[in-house]
Amino acid sequence: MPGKQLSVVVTRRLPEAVETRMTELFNVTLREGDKPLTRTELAEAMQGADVLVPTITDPIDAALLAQAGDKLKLIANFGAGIDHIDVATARQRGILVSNTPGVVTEDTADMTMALILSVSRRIPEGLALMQAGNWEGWAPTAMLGGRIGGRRLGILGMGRIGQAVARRAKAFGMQIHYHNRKRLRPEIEDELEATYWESLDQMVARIDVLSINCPHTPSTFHLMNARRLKLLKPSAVIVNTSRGEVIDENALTRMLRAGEIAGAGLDVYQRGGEINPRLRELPNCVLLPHMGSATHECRMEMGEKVIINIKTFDDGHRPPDLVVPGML
Ligand SMILES: NC(=O)c1ccc[n+]([C@@H]2O[C@H](COP(=O)([O-])OP(=O)(O)OC[C@H]3O[C@@H](n4cnc5c(N)ncnc54)[C@H](O)[C@@H]3O)[C@@H](O)[C@H]2O)c1
Ligand SMILES: O=C(O)[C@H](O)CO
Repeated sequence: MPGKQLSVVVTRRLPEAVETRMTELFNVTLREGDKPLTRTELAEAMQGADVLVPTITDPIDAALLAQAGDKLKLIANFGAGIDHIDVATARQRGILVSNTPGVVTEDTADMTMALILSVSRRIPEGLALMQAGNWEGWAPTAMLGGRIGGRRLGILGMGRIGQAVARRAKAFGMQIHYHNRKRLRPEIEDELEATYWESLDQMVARIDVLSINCPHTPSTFHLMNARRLKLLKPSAVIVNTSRGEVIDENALTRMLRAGEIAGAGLDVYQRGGEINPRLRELPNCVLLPHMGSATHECRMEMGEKVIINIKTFDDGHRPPDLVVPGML
């Protein structure tokens, strides 16, 4: 089997069935533990492999790519977001990069909707009250949140996940507004009853809930900076299931503390796993540990996509999910 010759290094534990299939197809090195590799370990992995299968916990910058040597030909990322990989430098060095878009869409949109509901209807606060045994029974003015039906949802980044969020939010009676690099085709806009805003500032100033669904790129870094956050109504809620770097986290934290933004639901943070401790203290902030796409089904499908990308490459073709520099 020619594929068996291809050496593949996987940086994290993957679902068992995915690892088994990889073992059948490739000369694969799998992890026994599940801690992220250190930079030195990652450099070693990149030197010894034809194909590297990293995740978001493996920052692959120009310096690391420079040490990779000539063997490495494909970085088949396990994940849709590729902001942890210097794709342009990889390309210059003749290394292809692929990712796993599409299969993450519905689960991440579900989690976005869950965050919109959690923050607006104070679900974690209610749970905490019950778990602490402090509930004193129903009261007309207790635990009041905001109704989401009728509210204006602004989606920043109307791609796969953004559109899936719009479909859900529409079913909940929300009015859909969006800002995107490219305007949607008229038939999709009509189906979603979505209003396009060329100006992000103008959209931000008019909505009740903001959902961040664009990738993290040089052009989206701190797109929601202090100046733009200030345009939000004080009653607005902000939800982020894309990447933490799109929001100025310190400015957001200050404004949440000052009551200048009503609430936030965050699945992702500016420095990956490191969370601003002040965010943890805020009752109007629902924090999740980057679990937007964390379903058994999604992880299997992500694994299948990684395998298809590697196998297609090994068969001499372009991986179906090839990432081209600048395409995001
Ligand atoms: N929380 C999670 O677990 C999780 C899971 C999957 C993906 N993600 C993140 O979600 C992101 C989006 O995923 P997707 O599949 O919807 O991607 P996508 O490429 O389908 O959609 C992204 C959209 O953002 C738009 N965009 C890019 N730059 C922009 C800018 N400067 N201004 C306005 N719009 C801009 C693009 O035009 C595109 O329509 C991923 O890049 C990843 O970082 C997070
Ligand atoms: O982008 C994704 O697919 C998830 O955030 C994990 O990297």
